[in-house]
Amino acid sequence: MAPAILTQRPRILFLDAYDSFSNNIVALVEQTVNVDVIKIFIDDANLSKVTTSGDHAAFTDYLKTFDGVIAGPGPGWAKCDKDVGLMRELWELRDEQLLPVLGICLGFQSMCLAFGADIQRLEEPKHGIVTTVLHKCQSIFRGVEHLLATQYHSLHVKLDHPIQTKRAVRYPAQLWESTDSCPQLEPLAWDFDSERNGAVLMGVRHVQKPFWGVQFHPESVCTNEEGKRIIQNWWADAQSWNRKRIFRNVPKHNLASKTQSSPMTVADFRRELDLYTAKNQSKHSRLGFVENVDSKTIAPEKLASLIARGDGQSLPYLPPYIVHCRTTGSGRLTVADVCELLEMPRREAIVLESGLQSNLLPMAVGTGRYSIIGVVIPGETLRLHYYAGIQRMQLRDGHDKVHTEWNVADPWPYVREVMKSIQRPIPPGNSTWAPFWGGLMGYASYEAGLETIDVNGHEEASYPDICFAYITRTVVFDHQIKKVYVQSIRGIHDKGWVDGTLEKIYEHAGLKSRESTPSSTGLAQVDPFEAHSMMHQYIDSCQQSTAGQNEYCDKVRACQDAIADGQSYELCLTTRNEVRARRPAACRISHAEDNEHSWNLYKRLAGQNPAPFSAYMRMHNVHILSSSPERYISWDRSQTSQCRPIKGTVQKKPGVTADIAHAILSSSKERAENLMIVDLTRHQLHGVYGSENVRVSQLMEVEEYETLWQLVSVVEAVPDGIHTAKTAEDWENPREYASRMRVEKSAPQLGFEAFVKSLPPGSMTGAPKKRSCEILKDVEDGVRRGIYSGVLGYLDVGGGGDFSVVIRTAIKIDDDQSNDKEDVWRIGAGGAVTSQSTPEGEYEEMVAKFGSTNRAFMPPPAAKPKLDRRAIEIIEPDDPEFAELLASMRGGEELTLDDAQLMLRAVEQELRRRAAAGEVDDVTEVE
Ligand SMILES: C=C(O[C@@H]1C=C(C(=O)O)C=C[C@H]1O)C(=O)O
Ligand SMILES: NC(=O)CC[C@H](N)C(=O)O
Repeated sequence: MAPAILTQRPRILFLDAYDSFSNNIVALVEQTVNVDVIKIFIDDANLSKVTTSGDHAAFTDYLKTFDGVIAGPGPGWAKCDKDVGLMRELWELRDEQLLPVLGICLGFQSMCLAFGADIQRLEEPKHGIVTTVLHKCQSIFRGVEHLLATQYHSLHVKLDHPIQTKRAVRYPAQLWESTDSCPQLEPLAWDFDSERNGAVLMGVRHVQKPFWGVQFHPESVCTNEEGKRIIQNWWADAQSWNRKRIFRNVPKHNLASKTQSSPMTVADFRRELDLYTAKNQSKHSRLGFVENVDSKTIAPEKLASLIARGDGQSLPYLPPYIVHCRTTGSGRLTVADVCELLEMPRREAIVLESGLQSNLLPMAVGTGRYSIIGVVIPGETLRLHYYAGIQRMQLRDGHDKVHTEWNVADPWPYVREVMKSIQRPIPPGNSTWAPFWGGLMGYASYEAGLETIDVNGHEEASYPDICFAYITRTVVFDHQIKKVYVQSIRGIHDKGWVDGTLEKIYEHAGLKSRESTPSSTGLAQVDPFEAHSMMHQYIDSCQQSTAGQNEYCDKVRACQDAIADGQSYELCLTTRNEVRARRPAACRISHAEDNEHSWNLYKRLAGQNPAPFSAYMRMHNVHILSSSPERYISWDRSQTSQCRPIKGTVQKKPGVTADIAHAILSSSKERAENLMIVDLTRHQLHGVYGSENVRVSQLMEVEEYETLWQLVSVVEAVPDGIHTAKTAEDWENPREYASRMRVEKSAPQLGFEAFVKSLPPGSMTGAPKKRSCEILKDVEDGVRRGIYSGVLGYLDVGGGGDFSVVIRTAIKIDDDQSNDKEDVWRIGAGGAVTSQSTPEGEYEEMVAKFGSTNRAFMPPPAAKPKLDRRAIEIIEPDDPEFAELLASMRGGEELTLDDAQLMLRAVEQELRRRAAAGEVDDVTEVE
């Protein structure tokens, strides 16, 4: 507990222009100087009110409660009132109202504009680029040494300085002289990094007023330590100005609702601010209701109770008990084996799978250790749906029938309340370290995410935008120690199921271990005998359609135009590709067949493109086959969070060696792309975990996947006082925080808050997030991204959670199928566009990402096809060419794809002939 503070700490107001780095600045300031920072948006409804005489009285009154202001960065132009909002008022304060201001980037540009400068486009925008800043060693730069600072700007300040107009000065000291057009602005720093941009102004101070500003971003993770010194200097100068001022007639610190005797902590202010924001957002009330709710509206608590305790009729009574769990070795059993053993493929199912190497070991430490099978119990498993746009929420019973539906402005308070009511802070009676005991499993779409940042107006979708199932029975694989947990949160009452399932798994594992060669998934090597199957014909019928190159390149250019105009720093452009296939007759008549077919497609995908966040989900009208490499966010039961944003992609192709891939991914283009998302992710975690508790534990490391190399960073957030993971292994290792004490003491639901507040995933939007999403909506012609670009995973009753970013994923929606003879699989793909991108390069990258998923819809690659020995034995080929091939195959030699196909056709014919002649019962007998 912090000791009581007798006097209140100084307060700094942060004006947030809807940037995605704001909380990093707040964190930097709170870490560097002894102040509390209070953040408001530049268009705060109450403070933006203007009196009849044109005064911003509410704002100027509010300012009196502060000791300084930071005008932050943001998208757009200082010339545009909407982009800077209240910032503009700062520069017009009367002398007696003045207070010290630091402008950063947009805030700096706004200040310079107010005092005579012009704002213009840079020739070459700089986003996520680290440059050396030349400075005067004076004012806020005093004592600053070699300053390396991250730039995020497309626009810059023109003072009409000789170095800007003539690209030269007469003598060095002239660099620091004011110009005729801006006599009050004294240059403090310049950047000469780019030949094309010439000298770019990086810092100024106002010669009379307490205003300072910098163009670069002192808070970026890649700005060196000197960034801190600038903040210290500014605050020292601000305080000394405050001390000298003679006016200042209004007592400050009257904002808080707390009594003076209890000091306010940072957390208090955050809460205060949250309440304040909630009050001001008329549409989003605390409970999330819209004004015209329908009569069936229910409170979050009521929903939570229905889910946990049922209704005595169609909803079962299922309060979570202590987790009941038994374990056994997994041996060579695969996740697919267990799913099939539990007869899941023909029904609804949710499986989160860590792709494995061929030796069945995890592909990656830190992300690939566990796989989770959520058992959907027919007739019983409850589901929660939310439809964005129409903002409708539904509780569905085990038969997928709507039990209750109601309108909400914000679905997340409901999910939060449900998790609260089913939460079991008490660890299981018999030890299970599995990261998931039971709880909600499912997804949230991109559009559901957009609503959390007030980007609205989506067309209604035929599938739920949020879909969670309440999972009470699970099988969890720990691939590292080859162990399976069979768990039920229905406690000892469910002993029968746990015992029975364990028994089945145990027996099957025994069987499997007596079989031969291990293989990481059921179909890692595609069985050529698919040739006879429904699958073969299906794959043969697949027709791929991707965005046209010209059209896509035009969209890349549109993104780059928006970036050049200062509206965004980076935009993750995506497009919707499709695979159409003839729907097998069996799937038309039987849902079970159709489900199983999706499952088989998933096995192909998981086998061909193993990924740490593979997932199969078959719920309601949704079929999801995912091979995502990217973690959105996970948090353990002590609420330590981890995000693993990916940005930077190199396709594997002939001539691109690992060295070349590393070289490309070390280029400034790829690193800039990644850096922006790292800073964005830090911002989001800072907003929930507070200033002291976020760190980047891995900055831009290259990870190798089946078809691509990716640049991956890791950002972690830790609640106060919890020990942190130090290595990747550490992250997924069972630690002492599963103990009763630890769990009960930890901050409740911090991870969940970070999960909701970081939607939609920043790596799918770009930065600044809100403006970028608005631009992307336009550029992507308002087409819904849907589940692609959303997140998929679980919320655990023990308090943890883990979600992937839904990419490299094929999605089929039953009701969307144009006719019942055709399946339409949508495979979204895209990539981050920056000012350094080339349209053709971006197109190639999109196609490569699409290709990694599309492999599941393509005939098997030419790699070493093998024939089932039984098949070879029943064939007596009379075709000499075939005989020769067969002989060569028996000798163990490799076959080309053409050879193999030729052979397979011959085998197929032979089998047909035999079936027709009654020599075998049925073609499938030998499959
Ligand atoms: C947009 C996609 O991927 C995203 C974009 C990436 C990039 O720009 O390098 C990398 C991973 C994802 O965050 C996709 O796979 O469709
Ligand atoms: N980071 C910022 O504040 C950017 C400011 C402005 N939109 C620019 O691009 O120059």
